[in-house]
Amino acid sequence: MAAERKVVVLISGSGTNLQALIDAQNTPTLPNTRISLVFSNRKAAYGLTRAAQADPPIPTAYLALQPYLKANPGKTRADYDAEVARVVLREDPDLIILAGWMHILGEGFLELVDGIKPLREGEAPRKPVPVINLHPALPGAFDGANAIERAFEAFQKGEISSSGAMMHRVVKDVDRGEPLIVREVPIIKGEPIEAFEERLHKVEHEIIVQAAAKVLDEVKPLQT
Ligand SMILES: Nc1nc2c(c(=O)[nH]1)N[C@@H](CN(C=O)c1ccc(C(=O)N[C@@H](CCC(=O)O)C(=O)O)cc1)CN2
Ligand SMILES: NCC(=O)N[C@@H]1O[C@H](COP(=O)([O-])[O-])[C@@H](O)[C@H]1O
Repeated sequence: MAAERKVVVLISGSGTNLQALIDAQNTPTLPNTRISLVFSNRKAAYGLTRAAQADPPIPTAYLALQPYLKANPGKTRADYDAEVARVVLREDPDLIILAGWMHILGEGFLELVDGIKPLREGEAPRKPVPVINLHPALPGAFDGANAIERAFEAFQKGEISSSGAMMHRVVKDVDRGEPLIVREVPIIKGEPIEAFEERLHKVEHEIIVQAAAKVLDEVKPLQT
């Protein structure tokens, strides 16, 4: 029996991309794969409900930056990022997916997840855990937040003829990691942004599963 592949998903919102991953678990598109934790930095994120309502239910965790800093005077954003990494790494995941996770992760997170920094003194060296992110734009086009709205506005100004979505590896520089899957999504003259968004989200739900399968097959291929 092939070893199960474990995934941790980080969210901040509605979780429709998380839902696509939940639905794909142990299907031909994402075989022998289980989401072992959904982590949110927003208490009201509906994605937490999606995880709780999954069958079987998926454990969840919540930790937001500002409440963390208030509860831990003297701690920094880097300490918060390290705490997020510790909670995530406790799952011993094969893959970490940012699915609408709206917090820029600094070295505090990346050094632990990459295995550069030990979780505890004397720890044996750990292999890096791949981190991938869903971004609703084409490589190098609209890095950062609000990419959908910015792309739509650029189209209205005649600056672009289409946009798209991508899955990419996560590095320190936001949205600058190696693209894994890139899909162009046309914008139709005169359409409302909602119509464009609907087409784009459909593509997102496909590429997030495809990218998860691609990276999991790199790190923990299914034994034939
Ligand atoms: N080190 C990295 N961290 C993150 C990446 C990345 O590529 N490298 N991707 C982002 C996801 N993202 C775009 O795809 C993105 C999300 C949020 C922001 C942002 O400006 N966040 C602000 C807070 C905004 C808010 O709380 O609403 C911030 O973190 O201060 C930019 C890009 C996820 N992380
Ligand atoms: N820069 C990151 C970013 O903008 N991510 C975007 O957040 C949404 C999450 O939707 P969901 O919560 O329904 O999955 C998605 O559209 C995703 O591209």
